[in-house]
Amino acid sequence: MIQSKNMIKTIGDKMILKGISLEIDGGESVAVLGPNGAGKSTWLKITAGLLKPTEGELFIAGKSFKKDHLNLKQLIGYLGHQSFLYDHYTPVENLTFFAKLYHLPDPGDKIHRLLDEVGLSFFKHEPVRSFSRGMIQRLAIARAILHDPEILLLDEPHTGLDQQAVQILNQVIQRKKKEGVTVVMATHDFPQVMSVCDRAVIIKAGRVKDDVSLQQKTADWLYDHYERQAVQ
Ligand SMILES: Nc1ncnc2c1ncn2[C@@H]1O[C@H](COP(=O)(O)OP(=O)(O)OP(=O)(O)O)[C@@H](O)[C@H]1O
Repeated sequence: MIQSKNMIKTIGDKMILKGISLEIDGGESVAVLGPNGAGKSTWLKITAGLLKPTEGELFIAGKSFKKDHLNLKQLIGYLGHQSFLYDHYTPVENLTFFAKLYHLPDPGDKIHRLLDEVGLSFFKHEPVRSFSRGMIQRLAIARAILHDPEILLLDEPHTGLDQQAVQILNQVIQRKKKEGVTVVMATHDFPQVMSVCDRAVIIKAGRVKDDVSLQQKTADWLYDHYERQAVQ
């Protein structure tokens, strides 16, 4: 589903990604781990089509992203550090705006269903500027899945969320996994990795350091393994 071939990103004289090669199959759920500054967000942004690589190639569903990026972007839902929401708009207005961008016909019912799922029905006509971080993130996940993407790219989605928001976010992610959506999540949160992902890729200094299955593994095992990689 995702093939990242020798992805290199240079900004100024800094080489942020030094050749990331990764293949992620349809329906996999993969954690991208690594220390601050390792290049996780940069790789996710390139995969979401928000940044161009300096070198390397990206294939989504077997097609070259460079050649077909407008169509392939429709297959991707991205939840990053910025919510991309308009704070003077209400949740309904925000989602209606994004539905138009995705050319969704008659999105009304879907918007109300999604707002219900993320627990924002009561606030759906309130401007987003009055929302807490948790409420914004819940609306941002609804925005990211509005067009039923086949790939969900999540950049530290749990950071700064209260328990209720974490639970709602995880319910949405689990539903998407059951529907066969490919989930890729950059995070520092090991318990969340264990509840969401079946594979972990460790990135260090712009390179893939390790790639492990999480089947039959515990959070303690992952933590020990990660610490061993960090000192090598
Ligand atoms: N636009 C930019 N200009 C210059 N340097 C940048 C830019 N974007 C990222 N970097 C640098 O690239 C490196 C990788 O950043 P990135 O955000 O991808 O790391 P990360 O692994 O996601 O880190 P974190 O866990 O802290 O989010 C960092 O050293 C960062 O300062």
